[in-house]
Amino acid sequence: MDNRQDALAVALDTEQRVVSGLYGRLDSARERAESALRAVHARGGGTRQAMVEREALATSQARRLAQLNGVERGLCFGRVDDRDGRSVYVGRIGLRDEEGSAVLIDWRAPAARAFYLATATDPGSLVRRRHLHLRGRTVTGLDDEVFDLEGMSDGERRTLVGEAALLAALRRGRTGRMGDVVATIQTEQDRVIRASLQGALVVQGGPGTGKTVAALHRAAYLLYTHRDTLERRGVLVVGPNAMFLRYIGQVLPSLGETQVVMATLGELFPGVRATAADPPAAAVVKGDIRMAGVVAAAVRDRQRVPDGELVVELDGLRLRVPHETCARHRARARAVRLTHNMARKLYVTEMLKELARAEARALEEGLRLAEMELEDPELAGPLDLESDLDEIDLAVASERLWAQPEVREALDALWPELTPSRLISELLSSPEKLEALCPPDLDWRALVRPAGAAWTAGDVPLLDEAAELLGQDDSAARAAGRRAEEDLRERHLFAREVLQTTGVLEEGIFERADVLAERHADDGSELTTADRAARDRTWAYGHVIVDEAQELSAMAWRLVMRRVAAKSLTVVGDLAQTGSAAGARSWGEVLDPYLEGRWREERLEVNYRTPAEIMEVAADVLAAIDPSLTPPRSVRDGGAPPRAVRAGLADLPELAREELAAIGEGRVGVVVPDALYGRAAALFPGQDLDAPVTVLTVTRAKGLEFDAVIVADPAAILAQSPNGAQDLYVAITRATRRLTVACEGELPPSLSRLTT
Ligand SMILES: Nc1ncnc2c1ncn2[C@@H]1O[C@H](COP(=O)(O)OP(=O)(O)OP(=O)(O)O)[C@@H](O)[C@H]1O
Repeated sequence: MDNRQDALAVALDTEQRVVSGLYGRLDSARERAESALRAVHARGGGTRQAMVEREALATSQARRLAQLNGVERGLCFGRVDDRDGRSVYVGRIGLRDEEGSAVLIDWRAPAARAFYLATATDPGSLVRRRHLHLRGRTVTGLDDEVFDLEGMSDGERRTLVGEAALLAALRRGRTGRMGDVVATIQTEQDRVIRASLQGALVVQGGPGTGKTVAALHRAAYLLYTHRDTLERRGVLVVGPNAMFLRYIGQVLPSLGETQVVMATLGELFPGVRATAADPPAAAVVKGDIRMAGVVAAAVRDRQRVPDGELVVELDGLRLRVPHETCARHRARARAVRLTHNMARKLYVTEMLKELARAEARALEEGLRLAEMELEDPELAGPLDLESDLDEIDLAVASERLWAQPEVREALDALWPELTPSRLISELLSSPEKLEALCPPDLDWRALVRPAGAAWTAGDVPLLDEAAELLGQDDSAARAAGRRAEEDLRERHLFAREVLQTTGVLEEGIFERADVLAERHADDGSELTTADRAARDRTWAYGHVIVDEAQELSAMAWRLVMRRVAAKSLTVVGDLAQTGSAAGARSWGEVLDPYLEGRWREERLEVNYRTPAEIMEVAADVLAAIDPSLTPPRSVRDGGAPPRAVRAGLADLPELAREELAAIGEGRVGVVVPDALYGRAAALFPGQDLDAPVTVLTVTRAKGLEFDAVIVADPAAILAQSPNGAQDLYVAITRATRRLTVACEGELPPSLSRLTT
């Protein structure tokens, strides 16, 4: 063994001892959490309230355990040494020794920042940054970046080995799930991750520049740094499709965060699951900001005045309310500016009084007729039942009338109680309504669909808009809310006591008593902030992250903005990858209506995914979209040259086999035009993200990556939508190592760099 290997073995040995010590601390923290959990369970008996509290605390403890278990892999990944000879270890969470001194610094803590910020030209006070590679709990390798060689001893210099940690991370085969990059966050990404919670941050960057990983690490960072605010209000991550959410689903748990709501736009209206897709023409119209006006008009359209007088036949009586009276009550109910369903209460109350008066008039009329028939002098004399009615009579009569189905039916026809789904589905299935309510230059025909059609993601902003305007009669809920507040105060005291007696509070681990106390519903089922937020349409999150944000329509932005408290959001996307015809062309265009220029932009310009050879092809496609756009710079090169092959649908399985053999370990993605998807997927049974081969449309491939990508029939991808060129750009930038374009005919001009 030469000197150098000797020194390395010593260094490995030293780090192993440190790392073993850290895992020892992790084990102790777990044991403490487990025993706290047992203590909670042991607090038997008590009232129902006490049981509910126990349940809440037990779930919180279980969550703490899940956090501790989530950080098992790669617990510690870095170390920095400064000029004063101090070393700090950086890891997924912070740990202390028995004396309370920090032995591992959480990567999100200010003290860890130097690990990410130091560069060769600006090392700050650091002399060395070291990456530790672990397999299980064993240190298997070290990578050093030395900023001040002079400041190191000879022995230390001899341990400077290994390839750059970043490249090592990038060379790994894809697993079908996104991994975290906490060990190798780059300086430009660190700026994004640690940006202030306040305001709106746009992260614009080309494919593979780490926008998604940076956004997810930002979620973890913000939760760590602003736990008080965010634990209560929650963080929402909006992704483009369910496949994407599954793909990124592991990142936050691996960083110890389990409390983030992840949803597609189609899932943001509780109670509705949008499963269908809109044709591009319908997507464009539904996403048009003028649809807000159409929905408002559709609501007003349901507040009617009868053509003539209102006539209700009741027990042989004809109750008549004049047209003008109906019009006056509608105008009054509209003037109060309440939501439709709340204003309905007012309208119905007034109209019931009118019907009571009408009933009195009808009775009077009947009596007068009877009198004439009987010619009974006893009954003679002036009768004025209507003006004899006082407020109490009116109230009693109103109540009686409201119980009559004929009355309800008549008033429902004039001002019905509406749900958002009823309003929108009736609107979209009625060409007459659409034509009447849409502005003349909005292509309403694109919207028409059969009644009962499945919901699409484009419907969700319309439903949300409708819910805002319709509102709910929430008086009962508000009374319950006042009772719940009282309850909460009591629970708060109880929770604090429980936290203190179990010692959790001292450990300062996670919960605050008030957060814990708030955490369950009155029905006794324990709900986390994430659970409560996900089921409440009006929930305002503490922070919202929108990934692939270029895909959101103007209407979708209205919905997102309603979900963000104080407009604290991170918008992540690439305008060159906009696939939806209703998507964004500029960030200002979509954000300024809400933020009036109060947003800032960070650009990510280094591509960590796609090798330079493939990016050269992508650059041609990008130039065809807009010659002024420049693709991101690839960190890697030297990959297999991208190729084109003459191949049709039937050849795809063979091609996929070739690619699998070429990459060894890893995944192959086959990206096909929408029209080919069904037939192509049938050629690869059982394919999913974790399968060796996955077949996808471009929409589903958004944000994902594969070791090898086969793009089938590029001409059809170009032709399938007005944004076909953007789709092709997305498709060919999914590869981390190999790209094959399969086509039977001519290659599109933008791919002419490829040779067949
Ligand atoms: N600092 C880093 N260290 C290691 N890997 C990284 C780093 N930054 C990004 N990567 C890797 O680069 C790949 C691309 O990252 P990501 O998917 O976040 O890019 P993106 O900008 O969202 O791309 P797209 O616009 O195509 O969706 C991922 O595999 C990610 O893990």
